[in-house]
Amino acid sequence: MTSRSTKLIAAIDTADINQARKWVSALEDSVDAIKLGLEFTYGCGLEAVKDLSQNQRLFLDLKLHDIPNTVASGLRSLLNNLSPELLTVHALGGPEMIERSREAIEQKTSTSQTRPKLLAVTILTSMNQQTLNAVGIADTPLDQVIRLGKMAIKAGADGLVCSAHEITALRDALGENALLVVPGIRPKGNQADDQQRVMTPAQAAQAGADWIVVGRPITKAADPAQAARAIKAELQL
Ligand SMILES: O=C(O)c1cc(=O)[nH]c(=O)n1[C@@H]1O[C@H](COP(=O)(O)O)[C@@H](O)[C@H]1O
Repeated sequence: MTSRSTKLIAAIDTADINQARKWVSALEDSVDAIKLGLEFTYGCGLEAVKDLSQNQRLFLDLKLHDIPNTVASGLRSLLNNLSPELLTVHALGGPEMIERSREAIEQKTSTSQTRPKLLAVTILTSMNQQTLNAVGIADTPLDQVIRLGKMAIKAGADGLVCSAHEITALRDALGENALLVVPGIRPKGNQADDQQRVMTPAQAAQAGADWIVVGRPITKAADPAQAARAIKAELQL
């Protein structure tokens, strides 16, 4: 059991601005932050990201993955207009891509601003041993997450996106300071959908997640705010 308090991020995965507004306003008091990702950003644009996150802590999840120069330039363009609290690049881009991302973020953050935290996505929670094998990786998801996690933190990432299954081993390898942001969360009774490495909110909190990310179990619920409150209650157990 850890004394860390685990916070809840709602993934606002829709390309419909009106639907997104409804969810964000319904969830205002029951989640700690919102995540806007590919679907919302491509569907509604960066101005809508800015607009929707005005009164919310923002995790902007665009999972950048390209050559170091392109990712660093992309981040500089992005941060001209937005100041998310958390943002993502893929760890598989390698150490130089992560170093250059960190430099770009630091360059773009003025002294009065809080610097956005750079998260490296390790192995997607939709992947299991079979999918890893299919992309030519023979290691277990756990070993691969630990390898990528150590590399990413050394290269300048503030934290990682991982599944709850890897939290304990990552804490042993990296200590308490690495920020661990954990999707693949399913409260009991919810279907896994396309997620493979799944745990409940309580299990992720007990393992030591800093943040959990929950999408469909909240947004597809009959009462999203109630579903979010139930998850928050589970985090306190
Ligand atoms: O970076 C992420 O947030 C992410 C990484 C990962 O490995 N797995 C993962 O599911 N996510 C995101 O977390 C959210 C999970 O949504 P649900 O499966 O609906 O709870 C989605 O917005 C995914 O894009």
